[in-house]
Amino acid sequence: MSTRYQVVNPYQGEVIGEYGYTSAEAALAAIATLKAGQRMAKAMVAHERADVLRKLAGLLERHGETLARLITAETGKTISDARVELSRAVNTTIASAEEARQIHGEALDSDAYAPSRGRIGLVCWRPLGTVLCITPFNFPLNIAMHKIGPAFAAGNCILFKPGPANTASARLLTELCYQAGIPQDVLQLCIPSLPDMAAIIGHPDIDAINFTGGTAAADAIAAAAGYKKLLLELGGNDPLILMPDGDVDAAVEAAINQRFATAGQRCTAAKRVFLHRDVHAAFRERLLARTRQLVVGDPSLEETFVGPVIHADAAAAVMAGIEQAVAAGASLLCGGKREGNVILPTILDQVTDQCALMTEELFGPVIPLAVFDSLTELIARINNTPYGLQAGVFTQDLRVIRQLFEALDVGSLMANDGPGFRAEHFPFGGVKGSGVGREGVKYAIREMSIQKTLVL
Ligand SMILES: NC(=O)c1ccc[n+]([C@@H]2O[C@H](COP(=O)([O-])OP(=O)(O)OC[C@H]3O[C@@H](n4cnc5c(N)ncnc54)[C@H](O)[C@@H]3O)[C@@H](O)[C@H]2O)c1
Ligand SMILES: O=CCS(=O)(=O)O
Repeated sequence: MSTRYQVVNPYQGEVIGEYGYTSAEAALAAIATLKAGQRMAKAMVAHERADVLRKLAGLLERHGETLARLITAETGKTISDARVELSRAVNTTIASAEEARQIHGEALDSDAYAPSRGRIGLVCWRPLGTVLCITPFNFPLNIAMHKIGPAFAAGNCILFKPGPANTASARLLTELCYQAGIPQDVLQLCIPSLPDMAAIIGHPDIDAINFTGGTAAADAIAAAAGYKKLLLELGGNDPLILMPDGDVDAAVEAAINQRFATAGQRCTAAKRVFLHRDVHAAFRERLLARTRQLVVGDPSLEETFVGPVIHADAAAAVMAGIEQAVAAGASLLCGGKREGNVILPTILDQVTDQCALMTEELFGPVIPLAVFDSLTELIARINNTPYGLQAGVFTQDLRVIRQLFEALDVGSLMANDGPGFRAEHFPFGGVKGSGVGREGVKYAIREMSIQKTLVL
């Protein structure tokens, strides 16, 4: 395997960077540095960690445009979507700063049960040690901060492993972390080649793995990790549901913003749209009209709404999903064409549940429409997927919301919004193949900590 790699702009196709993988020796040296740095990390008290994170938030704001343009160049995310990511990353970092001051446990009374012994149990949160934070291509800043921020807030050391495509933005983020006051002995960046990752994951001085990405990588990580703490944020096949009394225009806007924005490359994208038969035609016509208004193409232009997907293989996979659905009888209402790595926003109608793009995760700007008649039928069809991340339902009927909340295999249900809603401080994560554990700043802090009890 080559020791070097290139980063290619997904839209223009030119090489924007060439780098060397972090060698296995350098990765081991970074792990040793972090092991030694754990003493320094523990010595930083809560208000010091909070102040560093608050300063980092200010640096992210100050360098936001530079970081956004790096993200656009390396991932093809539109500049407007990249700026949204930066504002989200600032929120994540501010929330990490504030939660760093709130890591409190509880005091327990031993005499809650006989015999009386008069002891008090002080349950405290303490850092795990060194956390290997592995991040995906699609949100290189905000997902990195959802790991670095809470891990540092909890008092851990961090080995940060971004995707190779994100080398430039990851290097700048790491430098800003140092400028903010995170010591180099507490945060190290590494980008090894994949064959070297198993030894890093299994290293005894890596205490936990905080991973966001796809199932195949998660399987390999879990196999290499053994009995370590794993926090896995994986794929999604999230539904958007429109009931007969739902707001059609609001549902259309959610579908546009949560499936065509970021070229559909979000774990929480509205990857399946289930329409009650009574509102199918109205939704379809309004979605078509809005889709035809979208600007598609160069992600560096302010007006562009749909840019390219991350690379040619990803584009080919999306086109294969579209072609398979059409071959199975779906109607192609618009799109279905590829120009380089740009997939024209695509709407498919009457898509059968057996199509791959209804049961698996498709990472592209494709909206399959499916019609249902009853809640019982709907629930069974939505749960028929290996994933269970988020769902969104448009209805005014609280009984329907409650019934779906209890019946759907998801981590979160959004009422009158799409599945792509996310607040950085809310618990985030799924069930089944969508992962293990919860991010969302306060929850990630506790996932990357242990409870240590002092009995007095
Ligand atoms: N649940 C979430 O919060 C969330 C958020 C964003 C993306 N995702 C998921 O991530 C996927 C898209 O991102 P991607 O293409 O970057 O995912 P990916 O799994 O290909 O890569 C993710 C990260 O894991 C690394 N990696 C890959 N194979 C590995 C291995 N064997 N050992 C160790 N590390 C390995 C990659 O280098 C990268 O840094 C989609 O499935 C998407 O749903 C989930
Ligand atoms: O890919 C999913 C990340 S987020 O946009 O839902 O936070």
